[in-house]
Amino acid sequence: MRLAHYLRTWSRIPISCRTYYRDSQQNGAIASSSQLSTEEVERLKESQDALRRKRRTEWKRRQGGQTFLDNVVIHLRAGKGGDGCVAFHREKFVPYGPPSGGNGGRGGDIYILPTSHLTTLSSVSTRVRGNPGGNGQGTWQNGKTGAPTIIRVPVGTIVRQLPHNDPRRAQDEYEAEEESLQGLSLEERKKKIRQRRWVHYPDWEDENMERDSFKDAERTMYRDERERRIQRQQRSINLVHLDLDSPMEEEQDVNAPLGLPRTRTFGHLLASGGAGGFGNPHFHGANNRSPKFATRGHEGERLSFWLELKLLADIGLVGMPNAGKSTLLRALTGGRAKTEIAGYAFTTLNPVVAVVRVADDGSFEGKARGMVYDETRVEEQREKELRDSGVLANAMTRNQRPSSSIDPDELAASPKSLESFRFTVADNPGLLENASDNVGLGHSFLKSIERSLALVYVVDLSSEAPWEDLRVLRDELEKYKPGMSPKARMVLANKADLLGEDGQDEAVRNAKEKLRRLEQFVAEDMVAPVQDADGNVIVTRQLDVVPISAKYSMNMRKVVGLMRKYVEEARQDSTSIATMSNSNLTSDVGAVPVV
Ligand SMILES: Nc1nc2c(ncn2[C@@H]2O[C@H](COP(=O)(O)OP(=O)(O)OP(=O)(O)O)[C@@H](O)[C@H]2O)c(=O)[nH]1
Ligand SMILES: [Mg+2]
Repeated sequence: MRLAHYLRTWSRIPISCRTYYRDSQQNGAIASSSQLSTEEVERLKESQDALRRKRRTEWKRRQGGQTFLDNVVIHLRAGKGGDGCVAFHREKFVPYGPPSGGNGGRGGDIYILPTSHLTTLSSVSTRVRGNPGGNGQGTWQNGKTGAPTIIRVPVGTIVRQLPHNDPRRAQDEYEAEEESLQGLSLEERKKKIRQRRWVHYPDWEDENMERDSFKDAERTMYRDERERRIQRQQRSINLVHLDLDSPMEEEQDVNAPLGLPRTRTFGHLLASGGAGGFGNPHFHGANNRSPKFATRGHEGERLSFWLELKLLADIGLVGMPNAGKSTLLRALTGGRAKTEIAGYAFTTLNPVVAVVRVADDGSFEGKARGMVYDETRVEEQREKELRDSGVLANAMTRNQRPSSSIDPDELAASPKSLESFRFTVADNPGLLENASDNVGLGHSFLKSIERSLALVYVVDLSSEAPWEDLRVLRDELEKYKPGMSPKARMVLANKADLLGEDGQDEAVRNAKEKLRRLEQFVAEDMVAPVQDADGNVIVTRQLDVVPISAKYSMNMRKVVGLMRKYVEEARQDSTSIATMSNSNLTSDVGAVPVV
C-alpha cells in the first residue's frame, strides 16, 4: 500500500524535477564524502556518468530498434451491421400481407491510405470506429451500407497487425462479448445472447421461443456463427503486414451518379464491417407463413495494428560511432539541430533529422568563419558561464546595436542572399562491424534512412585506417539491405584538423598521404554501379571524397554544394524516387540517380 502511494506521488512529479532530484541526490552523495579530494570526486562523477551512459545504450539496444521511429498502436472497430426488420405488408383490401421487413445494411469497412500530404503519424487517432450500417425498414427497404472510414497516413508507414498474444492488442469482438456475459447465470446468459441476435415482433418474443421454426433458425444461426469464427481464426494466421511506400491518391469522380460515392480509392482494407441482419422475409417458408422475427446485424471486426513511420530525409549520414556525424549535422545547420555531441560511442541513440538551407550563392545558414561546434557538455558549460556572468541579461539585440559593433563572424553567419534551396539530413547512431548480429545498436535504425535520396559516409581521418572503417560501413549497409550501398555518394574525411597544422611539415605530409590512400581505396574498391531500369550496368560512379573538419566548420560549403547536387539530381528524376521505395534489389539500384 505504501509502495503504491509512493509510486503515485512520484509519477505526479514532472520528469524534469525528478531528474533534478536524482542528480542533486547523487551530487550530494558525492559531495558529502568530504574526505575525498577534488580530483577523486571528479573521477567518481565521471565513472557514474559512464555507468549511466552505458545503461542508456544497453536499454536502447534491448529495444531492438523499436523506439527509433514515430510509431503508434491503433485499435480499429469496423462498423456493426444494421438490424433486420420485422414488418408485414399492408394495403387496401390486403389486411394480412406477406412479410416485408428489409435487411440491415453492412457495417462500414476501415481502410488505410498512404498520402503524400502528411508527414507524421500524429494525426492518426488511436481508436477508430467504423460507421454502422442502417437498419432495415418496412416495405422491403434494406438499410444502407455504412460509409467506409479511411485512415490517412504518411507515405513510408509500415502497418503490422498485432498477433493474438501481443499485450498491446485490444479485445476482439468475441472476447468483448464473452466479457459482457461474465458473472451471469446460465439463463441470463442465454437471454442476453438472444437479445443481441434477434428482433421480435412486438409482444411476440415468448411465442417465438416456443416455435419450431424459430428454433431451427436459431440453430442455423449458431452454425453460421461458428463457421465465421473459424474463418476469422484462419485469416488471423496471415497477419496484415503492409509497407506503404508509395502514395495512393484518392480518385475523385466528379461525375459519379447521385447517391454513389465520389471517391473510388479507399486504400488497403484493414477491418471489415459486420454483415447486416436478415429481415423477416428471409425466414418465410412452407412451415412458417408469418415469421415474426428478424436478426440483428453482426459486429464488425475488431483488430489492433502497429503503425511505424520511416523517417524522410534527403541525405542520410552513415558512420562509425564517434566519427563526428552529429557535429557535422550541427555545423550544416548552424547549430540549430539539437543532437548531442560527446566523445564516447553511441551518443546518438535515435536518428535526428534537420533542415539545411542554402542560398543562391551557395552560402548556407550557419557557415561562419571561426565557428566551433564543440561537445554538448562543453557548450553547456560555456553558456552557463555566460549566463552567470550576466552578459546575456544586458545583451542587446542585433537591431538595437550600431552596425559598426556587429561581430564580423556574426555577419558572415547571416544569409547574404535569399534561401533558394533546402534539404533534410539525418544523423544516425553509429554503425559497427557485425551490427547485423545486434552488435552495438544493431542496424534497425537504418530503416529510417532507407528512403533517403543519397547516403554520405562519415569517417574519422585521424583514425588508424579510415579505409577499413569505410569497408565495414559498406558491408553493413549491404547486409542490411542488398543494393543499399550504391546509394552512397560521398565520403567525408572528418577531423582533418587533427592531422597537423601549418608549419608542421611532417604531420601535414602524413595527413596528405593518408588522404591520398583513402581516395585510392574509394576509387578502387567503392565504385558504385548505376543500372538502368532493366538492371544493366550503364555506368560506374566514383564517390566524392572531401576532407573536412565538422568541429571547426571547415570545407562545409563544398559539402553543402555537393549534397545539394545529389538531392537535385535525385529529385529531378522523379521516376527514380518512385522506384527507390521498392524493396527489391534491382529497383533499388536502378533508382540511384544517373549522373
Ligand atoms: N578535432 C575534431 N573533433 C571532432 C570533429 N568532429 C567531431 N569531433 C569530436 O568527436 C567526438 C564525437 O563527435 P560526435 O559528433 O558526437 O560523433 P558521432 O559520430 O555523432 O558519434 P555517435 O553519436 O556516438 O555515433 C566529439 O568529441 C567531437 O567534439 C572535428 O572535425 N575535429
Ligand atoms: Mg552522434
